[in-house]
Amino acid sequence: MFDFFKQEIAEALAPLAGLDSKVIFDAVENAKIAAHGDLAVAIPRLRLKGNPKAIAEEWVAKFQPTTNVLSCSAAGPFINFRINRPQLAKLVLDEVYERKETFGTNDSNRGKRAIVEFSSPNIAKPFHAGHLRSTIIGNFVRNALIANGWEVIAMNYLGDWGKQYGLLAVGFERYGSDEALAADPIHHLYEVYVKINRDAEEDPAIHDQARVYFRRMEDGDETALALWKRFRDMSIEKYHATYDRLNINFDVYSGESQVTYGMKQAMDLLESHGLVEESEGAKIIDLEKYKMGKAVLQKKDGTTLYLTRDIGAAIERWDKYKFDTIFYIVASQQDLHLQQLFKILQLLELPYADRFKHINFGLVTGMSTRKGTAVFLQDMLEQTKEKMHDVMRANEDKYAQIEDPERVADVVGMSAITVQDMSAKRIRNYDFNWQRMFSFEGDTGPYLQYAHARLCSVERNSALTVRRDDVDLTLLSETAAQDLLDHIARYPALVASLPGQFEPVNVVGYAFKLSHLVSSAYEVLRVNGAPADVAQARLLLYWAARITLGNAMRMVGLVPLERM
Ligand SMILES: NC(=[NH2+])NCCC[C@H](N)C(=O)O
Repeated sequence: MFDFFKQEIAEALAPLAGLDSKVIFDAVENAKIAAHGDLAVAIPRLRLKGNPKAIAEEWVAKFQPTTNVLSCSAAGPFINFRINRPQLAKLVLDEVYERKETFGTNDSNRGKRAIVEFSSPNIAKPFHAGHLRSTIIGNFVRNALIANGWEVIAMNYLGDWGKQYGLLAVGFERYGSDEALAADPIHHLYEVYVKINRDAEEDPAIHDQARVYFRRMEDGDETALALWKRFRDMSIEKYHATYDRLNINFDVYSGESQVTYGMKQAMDLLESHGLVEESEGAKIIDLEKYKMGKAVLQKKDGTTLYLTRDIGAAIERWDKYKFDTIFYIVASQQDLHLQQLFKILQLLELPYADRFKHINFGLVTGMSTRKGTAVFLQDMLEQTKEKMHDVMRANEDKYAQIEDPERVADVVGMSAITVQDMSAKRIRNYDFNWQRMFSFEGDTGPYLQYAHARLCSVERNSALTVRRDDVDLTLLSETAAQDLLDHIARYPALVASLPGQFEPVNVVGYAFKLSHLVSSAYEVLRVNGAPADVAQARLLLYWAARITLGNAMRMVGLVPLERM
């Protein structure tokens, strides 16, 4: 949005500097102190000969004002510029008015395709905090890419294969119940899994049975596979419901079990590149040279491993989707695993090997429930909703006005979890804190929802309707209005900056700042009671803030509420 003004500044300075306007354009930044100007150029950034301070003064003396860049002044090695504020207001508000829900997005990556692999829980094991983070962050990565014009395939890569499924089958013969499975597959399978693991500690022969069972699965034995397939299908169905609740959906449910020819192809390639070594009957790859240790590719009974399946999956994904980039949203505990995977793809000289990216994140601590250590997503969402519902009930008057309190509690609860997760850089560990997460004060999910709902109420409570035609934007002259406009104007640049770092905290931080600016504006910029033309201009400004806040919230996966 500021580009328009930057361009004029660049063109005005180019002849004075004897530089290409492009070089100057890149050096224009936001002025550090608002009282000094709107935009600024730091002369040292241009790397010219001579004294920056003298240059600044010389150029200021020669500068010819334009319709959009009104004046400038030198401050040490800086030149500060004043821009035509009503013109900025017009550009911003026209754009928001025209684009609404798409305001901020761009199509600069049109034609590029990405796969975002995220969530990826393991069937029959708890969906733990790591999976929750992968789900929330992965959904954001997907949205950020789409907002920059990418075509995105959202993929869930289920942990649905491996010796532990042999163990689970053996356990099911002892402890399984079809009824319990149908009623609640995720809890029941976990229960069976825990029991059989306990048994196996006493009786190691169970592990042999499990190995034999898994061997049968790998050999394609129909009976062995039928049971496993039931577990898988029922679990996916349950996951579906939970993801719906989180407002997340996947284009593809793949999984370790779905990898087929890619593994054989990978093993052949590894062999022909001389990368495979024998070690006590197993096949391994030595990556010590790269400080990545040694990795097992095939066990001595011939069965595959997590890593082997990932190599095979990578090859098959390429064959099927021909992506420009693939993002793996996986906890930093698996940094080594992904380094090994990506290194192996390079060593195989696959021409697409540089298209693989790992987006990692830190641990969550303190997230155990009353029942024990394992936290199931479903349970956690229930608990969150109940707690949120309690908080809401505390305010009886307000509570009475909410149409569907259950749903609102659920949505606000999700926002609480999401925002807590995104309150610091991805890589940071954080402590799961129920208290802080639900607070309406401070930078929390409920606060953002409240800010959005309040903006909606400004529109509801005004007798006017939002319009753009014949609105006098010069009436938005107060500092509070200008600060708000500036911040709205920065949203498109924020969106454009997301790919690369993929830090959701940048969007959440933006949304908080926007909410704070709106809240300061309420104190000085009233709509009701102001003269009609002023009220109309302010209403448009609040409306634009509401659209932008909603867009930022959706970017991080929140569902903006109109009332709460
Ligand atoms: N391609 C991958 N390895 N993705 C990550 C899968 C995560 C794995 N299912 C786990 O829970 O640990």
